[in-house]
Amino acid sequence: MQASLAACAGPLAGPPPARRTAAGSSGLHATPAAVQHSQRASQATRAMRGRRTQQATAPPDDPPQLSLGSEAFDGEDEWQPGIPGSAGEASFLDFDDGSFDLGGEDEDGPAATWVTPEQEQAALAALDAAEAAARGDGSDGEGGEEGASAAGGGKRLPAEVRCFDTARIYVKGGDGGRGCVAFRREKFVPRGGPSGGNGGNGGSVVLEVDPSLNSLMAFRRQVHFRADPGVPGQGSDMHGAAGRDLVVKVPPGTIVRQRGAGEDEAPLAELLRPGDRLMVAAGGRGGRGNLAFKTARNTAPALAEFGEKGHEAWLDLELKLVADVGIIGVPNAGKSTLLSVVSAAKPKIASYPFTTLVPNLGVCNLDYRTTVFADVPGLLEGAHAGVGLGHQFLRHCQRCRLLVHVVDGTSPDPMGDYRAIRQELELFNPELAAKPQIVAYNKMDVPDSSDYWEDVREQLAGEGVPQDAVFAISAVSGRGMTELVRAVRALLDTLPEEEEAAAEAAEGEERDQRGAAPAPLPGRRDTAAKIGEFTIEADLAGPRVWFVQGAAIERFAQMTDWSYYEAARRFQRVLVAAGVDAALKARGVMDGDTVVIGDLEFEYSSDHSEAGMYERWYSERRAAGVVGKGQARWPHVTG
Ligand SMILES: Nc1nc2c(ncn2[C@@H]2O[C@H](COP(=O)(O)OP(=O)(O)OP(=O)(O)O)[C@@H](O)[C@H]2O)c(=O)[nH]1
Ligand SMILES: [Mg+2]
Repeated sequence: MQASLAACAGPLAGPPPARRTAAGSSGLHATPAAVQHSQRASQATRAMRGRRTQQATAPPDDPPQLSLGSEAFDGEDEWQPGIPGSAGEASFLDFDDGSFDLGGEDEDGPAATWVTPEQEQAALAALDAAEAAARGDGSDGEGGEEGASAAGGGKRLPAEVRCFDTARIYVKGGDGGRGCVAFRREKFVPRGGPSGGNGGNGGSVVLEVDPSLNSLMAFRRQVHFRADPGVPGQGSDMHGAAGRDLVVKVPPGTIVRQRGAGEDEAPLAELLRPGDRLMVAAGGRGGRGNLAFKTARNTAPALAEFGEKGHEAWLDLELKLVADVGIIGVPNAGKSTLLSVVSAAKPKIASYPFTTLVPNLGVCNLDYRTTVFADVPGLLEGAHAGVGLGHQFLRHCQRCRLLVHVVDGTSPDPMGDYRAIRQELELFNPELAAKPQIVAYNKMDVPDSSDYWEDVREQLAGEGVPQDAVFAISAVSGRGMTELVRAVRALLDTLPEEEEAAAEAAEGEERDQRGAAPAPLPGRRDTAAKIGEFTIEADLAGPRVWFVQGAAIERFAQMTDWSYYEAARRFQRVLVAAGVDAALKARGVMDGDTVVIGDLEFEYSSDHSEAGMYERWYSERRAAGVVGKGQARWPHVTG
């Protein structure tokens, strides 16, 4: 703080502009700096902004970040979804010593060659070390940026995957239109009175669930979303039109967080069902025109307001798919094939591991019931340490009510695979492992696997899997599929409806939106703020600077149009009425001190007489090269 303020010591220490003093009460007056938002103002303001780190005032040139893993994707080390064998040595499953290789060359043989336990331990230890190192780097640098996704594992993920389920976007509501100062001039209508209309409100940015989407990939192309500003008011009592809201479509299951908020912090909202909406950046209110300022005592007001600035925020979006059933299993087990058979989805199917990089959704219609299946990428032993694609994508199964565990019958050790996956589930999230599951022993059309079926069934029973939750299927031929889906449906029917919980959560959210205690949304306009609620901080070490902070007072300062003397005068009066002036005096403010309110900077003066205020305003307008509008209209200014 000291350092940042010291940076503006030079400009602030410059000679104060000429001022008149006269006996009277106190007041702040707007300097040209205030009107033009000079370098000085922005420096001091920025210094202040530095303190208020919680505010969503990130510079708009902030680079957008899309990430899933803990590491930034730098493009050099691009991941290749290579076919092991065909891609030579460059398989992503290879470790440096080449010990971990999922061979796929062998057409008829089993697809996986597992490493010895010692080799595996060594590989895992190396990965752990790499991960720890990566985390250490992250905390040295921009801790907030990295922290949210530090659990991403040591592997570099393909950009496709990383962009699929997290995104960072910038939203900004439209600014309000400015009000107009106009007077009715018409033949035979002497003193027609004020007729300047209000500016229109700015549009808001709204997130809305679109059920046809299933990824956040679109936010790779567009990161910034700005709603339309309000149209300025015009003469002849014409109010400006409001800006249109900008509706940003997100997939069901999107979680909205403040930028940099940790995964364990409560999100701003979860958008689950089609049509769910969340306003994330409110548009600014339109400024009032002079018609609105007409009173019995001042029938010809010559002032109008600027529109309020629209709110802006950076948001982190995270997607957790909403599906009834999650299909899990080792790579190449036939998960995508299963999805393609039970639903109309057409996922990519191929005989190499990690064909699926991004979860697929499919809707299954059987017996007039619909069930949504999600097919996620294959899991490997050690996924928690980043082996294969890691296990971060398992989050998409967290909202599933049931898991279908596909076991590859052609694997050399189906039971070993089964146990490894169970362990990975447990490591990822014990709640996920506790979800009801159905085991589908796949590829029964291959003689090899049908021979082992009885054996596997017994072993599964030994593991405590109930007999009626184990099915032998052949996804390719369709054998056993109907029974499987019926069993899934029957089991789902016995489970409590998760929608109830979701509905309750949504209700609570609505209550927040309406209720007295609004959720701390970055984009929401703080309409409850009172002008008398402010805090004052002082920095008197170098040039004397006072910072007055308060949502309402800052908004008021921003909306004051300094080109009208009446507006400047109104500002002074409000400061006095709100107690800002008295509070500053109590703290020992002196003439010539700088007072910062929001983005504006003022010079303090204890002269509060009408003449003094007008003189100062006029000389500053002249100094700024702007001829004051209506400066000849002040017969009451006696000087
Ligand atoms: N013979 C036989 N082959 C099958 C069966 N089901 C799937 N396959 C084959 O197994 C291979 C892998 O199938 P996928 O559905 O892509 O496997 P996956 O589990 O989605 O694999 P990843 O997406 O890589 O994790 C493909 O070549 C399929 O044709 C089956 O029931 N019988
Ligand atoms: Mg697949």
